[in-house]
Amino acid sequence: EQQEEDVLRELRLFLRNITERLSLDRRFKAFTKPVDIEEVPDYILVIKKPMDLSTLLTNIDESKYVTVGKFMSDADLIWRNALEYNPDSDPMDRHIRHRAYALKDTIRAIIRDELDEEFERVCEEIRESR
Ligand SMILES: CC(=O)c1csc(NC(=O)C2C[NH2+]C2)n1
Repeated sequence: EQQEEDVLRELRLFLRNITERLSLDRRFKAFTKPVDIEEVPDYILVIKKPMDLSTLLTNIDESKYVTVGKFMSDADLIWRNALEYNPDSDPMDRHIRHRAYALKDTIRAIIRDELDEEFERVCEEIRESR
């Protein structure tokens, strides 16, 4: 009912705010757009489910996330994919892995500091009721 739509609207605002802040952080430039298949043709051979910050934003706008947990699963794909695609010891791989770990830690710190656990519980109730 209307109260549920109010909660889901507040969730979208919360998730959009986080995603936009991450997109503005220069450390995460490589994660802002889908990897270009022309430039990196082997990427989708290695990475089964590509994800990036602009796709997260589109998913939010399309009401794909009813809980913060579902958003976190896709957000975690961004840095997990980067670790998987860049495993080597060469400096470029190490560089992008450091940024992947920085993204992981930044997402978790924001959620820990800014997500009200009661709000997430209400979102879980809505998910279970659907
Ligand atoms: C988004 C992402 O994970 C990404 C974009 S380019 C890249 N890696 C390289 O360009 C080479 C360094 N060793 C492969 N990783």
